[in-house]
Amino acid sequence: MIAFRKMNGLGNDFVVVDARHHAVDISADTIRALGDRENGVGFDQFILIEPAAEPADATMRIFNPDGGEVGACGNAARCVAALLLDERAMPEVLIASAGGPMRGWREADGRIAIDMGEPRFAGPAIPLASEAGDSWCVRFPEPELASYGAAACVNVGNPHAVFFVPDVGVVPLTDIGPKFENHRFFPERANISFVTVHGPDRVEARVWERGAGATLACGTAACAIVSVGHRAGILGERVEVVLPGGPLAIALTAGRIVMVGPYMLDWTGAITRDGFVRDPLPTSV
Ligand SMILES: N[C@@H](CCC[C@H](N)C(=O)O)C(=O)O
Repeated sequence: MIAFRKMNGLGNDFVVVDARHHAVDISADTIRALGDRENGVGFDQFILIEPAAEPADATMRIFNPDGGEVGACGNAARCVAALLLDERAMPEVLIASAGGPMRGWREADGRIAIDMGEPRFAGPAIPLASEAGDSWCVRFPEPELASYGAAACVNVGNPHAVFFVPDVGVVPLTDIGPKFENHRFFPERANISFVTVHGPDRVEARVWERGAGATLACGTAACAIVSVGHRAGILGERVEVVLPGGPLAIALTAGRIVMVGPYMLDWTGAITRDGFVRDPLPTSV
């Protein structure tokens, strides 16, 4: 039995397993089965909290429901930071991840802030294929894709492409999202955001997540949107990114991205040999 917490950040939902005291070896097949929303637990990402080398308090590993391990997840970082902050009387925590270290703390209103580090715009860092050109703004040759304009690309621990569109509500996300995600210009695939700007400090976005599909919110996408929007001169340094699941506050401070938003514990359970069970009693974080 492997105990887990079911958590979410703005509806972007996770199975979170604390593997700091007992190593957890889980296969991609098991993650895919557990991620199935019909027959498994259902989640947007599977999160493993593992021990970390000093000075980090823990390592966060992130798996998409397609079984692939990836570098960053903003919404899950807030959930993990909340768990770590709650278990010790410390003002902040440092979480190691494949995408880079993240510092987390609690704001006065209870939301969690995460310093997500610096955005990377160089082609090899995103990464972009060489045939995409040498700019962080990429145009696609296929007429259907070209109609969305240039993608502003960035890596914020994971790869993102952002399209600024007049009305995000009419974008056929489930049709066009996978075509961009799997485009040959993105050798590691990419998370795809469509954004409508309502002002320099407010945007509305919908995200097609790599390996997960359309989600209610994506923390790293919000960071990516503000990073590219600010670089392009469209957005300021403090922006509210409104996602289908709710708003995230993103600030750029001295070149670093700070994301502030909520987190929630939904229920607890355990992974069993045959699937999973829910804990009968409610618990708190
Ligand atoms: N939900 C996330 C991002 C999760 C990883 C992403 N799908 C990827 O493949 O990079 C977030 O809140 O940032």
